[in-house]
Amino acid sequence: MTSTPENGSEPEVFAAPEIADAATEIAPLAPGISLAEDGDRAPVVPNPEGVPEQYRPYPVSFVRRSARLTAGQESAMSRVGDDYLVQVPRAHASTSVDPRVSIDLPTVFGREARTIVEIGSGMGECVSAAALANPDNNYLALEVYWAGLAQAISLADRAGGVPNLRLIEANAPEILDALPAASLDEIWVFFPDPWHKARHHKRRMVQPEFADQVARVLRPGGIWRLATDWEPYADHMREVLRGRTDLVPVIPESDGVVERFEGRVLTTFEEKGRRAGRGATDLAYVRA
Ligand SMILES: C[S@@+](CC[C@H](N)C(=O)[O-])C[C@H]1O[C@@H](n2cnc3c(N)ncnc32)[C@H](O)[C@@H]1O
Repeated sequence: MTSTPENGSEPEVFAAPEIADAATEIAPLAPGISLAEDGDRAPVVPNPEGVPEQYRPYPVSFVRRSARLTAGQESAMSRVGDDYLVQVPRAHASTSVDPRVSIDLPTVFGREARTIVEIGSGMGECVSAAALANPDNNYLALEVYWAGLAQAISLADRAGGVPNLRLIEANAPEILDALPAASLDEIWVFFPDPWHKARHHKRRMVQPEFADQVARVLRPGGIWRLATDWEPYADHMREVLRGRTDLVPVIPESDGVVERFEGRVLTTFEEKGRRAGRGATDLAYVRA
């Protein structure tokens, strides 16, 4: 048996050549994806199971959940998954991005248009509804939860196809680093995992370094929208952003707080919070 990240077994010394070749095959890069140097490509690994996330020297904002798909998700993924999923070369972990990657969005979408990125799109309810309602915009969803990506694809498929939607299975900050500066019109971060315990706060996605990454990829006038139903996380987000001169509240003197964004549909996640008595805080900042 040939060694794979899934089975973790020792490589077989006398593996049949065609099996060894298949295991080390380097997939061609998807349109719009390029690497800084040619020649020395990392293999593209679409979705290997069981690859630990501990390769990164910093805490990540997620723990990987089961990738078990429903029959409907499985079917949508196998029939039309390739229309939506953008494969990127990995570094180590299955959700990592080779640091040499750069992403050309007009090529990925096949057109120039206002581009909105949703980070942590969950089951894809919000981004697929927005893409359907606004066919003139491009929407890119970044998510590490495979079943969530599959559900987004299933929703798009059931809607008859959503050509202005793309998804990437990856740790979102690594994708931001692969995008050109000033290439996005909006970034959405709705209900990021709150990491309640103080010792886990370092895993919260919204941190000063993440705000730097957002500021780099938003065009001047671009908007960063956030929402959370965990009041201490809303406070934390405002603290991270307070006093920045590159990302300023959309409503001056508001400390970031805005009315509910009308483009943010009620997701199952938010609904569950509502039933538990939690209301959402919406924040919005503009790239100066
Ligand atoms: C609490 S859920 C909210 C989902 C969705 N935004 C909603 O409102 O229903 C947070 C999502 O963020 C995803 N997530 C967390 N950290 C991430 C990261 N670094 N990159 C990509 N997705 C991430 C999780 O997998 C999860 O699906």
